[in-house]
Amino acid sequence: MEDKLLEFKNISKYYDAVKALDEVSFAIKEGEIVGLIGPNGAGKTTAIQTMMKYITPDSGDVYFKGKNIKLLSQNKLNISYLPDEPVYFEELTLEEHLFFICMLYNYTQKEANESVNYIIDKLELYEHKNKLPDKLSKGTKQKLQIACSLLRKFDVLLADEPFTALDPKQIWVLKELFLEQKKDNKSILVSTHLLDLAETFCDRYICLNKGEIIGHGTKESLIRKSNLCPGGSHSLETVFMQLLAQSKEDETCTD
Ligand SMILES: Nc1ncnc2c1ncn2[C@@H]1O[C@H](COP(=O)(O)OP(=O)(O)OP(=O)(O)O)[C@@H](O)[C@H]1O
Repeated sequence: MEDKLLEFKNISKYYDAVKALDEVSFAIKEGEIVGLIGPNGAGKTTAIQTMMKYITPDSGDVYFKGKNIKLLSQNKLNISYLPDEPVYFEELTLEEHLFFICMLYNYTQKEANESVNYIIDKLELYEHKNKLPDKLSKGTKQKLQIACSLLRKFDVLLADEPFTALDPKQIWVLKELFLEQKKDNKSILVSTHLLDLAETFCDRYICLNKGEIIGHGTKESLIRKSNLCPGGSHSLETVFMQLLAQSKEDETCTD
């Protein structure tokens, strides 16, 4: 059994002189939730879109279940994508979007009804189900994206800033939905700036800064990598800030 479900191997991507990713390698295993964390411009979206084959790296390869994704068509990649910007069909209502996804993924009518009703109920979308996207608030558009990404049948969900625009209750609901997926042995890579939240549901973290990995692993292993006291009760935010500071010191030393 291939332990690594999705593997990112020595990926580099430059936009002219801008280094978006530099020899980045990491893997995601079955049934884990991995937090992709880093400041603005760290390379998180570039990494996610490379896994989706939307961006072609300058060098390196991505493997899905041991196969190079270059050799796999989109429909063989059981990867769902929750983009940071809403994407929708202007002429379909919210509910029509959801049934459309069910049709694409060959749900039976019964499965489709149950799944759509479940997600509408969870995300409190009932009063909006007959609206067109341009009549939805920013947060409700985001919930539509979330619902679509969860209805797709996937092994890995790549979620780019999924909590942005959600109210506190819905942030909690989305976290619960992610944990339900994990119980079904699905994997999730979630990019977020909400570190207090991430540490309540992520198993591991990949910390990026300026296109480079500055730490990866569980919070405990990040604490070991940072020079913080191992026994102390450090928040993920403290640990991440320490790793960032160390990476800046390293940069200064090599200048
Ligand atoms: N299409 C593009 N053309 C030029 N530069 C780009 C392009 N897309 C991204 N970049 C640059 O690549 C770097 C990584 O960007 P990316 O969007 O991957 O970061 P991010 O970690 O997702 O940031 P944020 O948290 O702000 O969303 C940044 O310096 C960004 O300015």
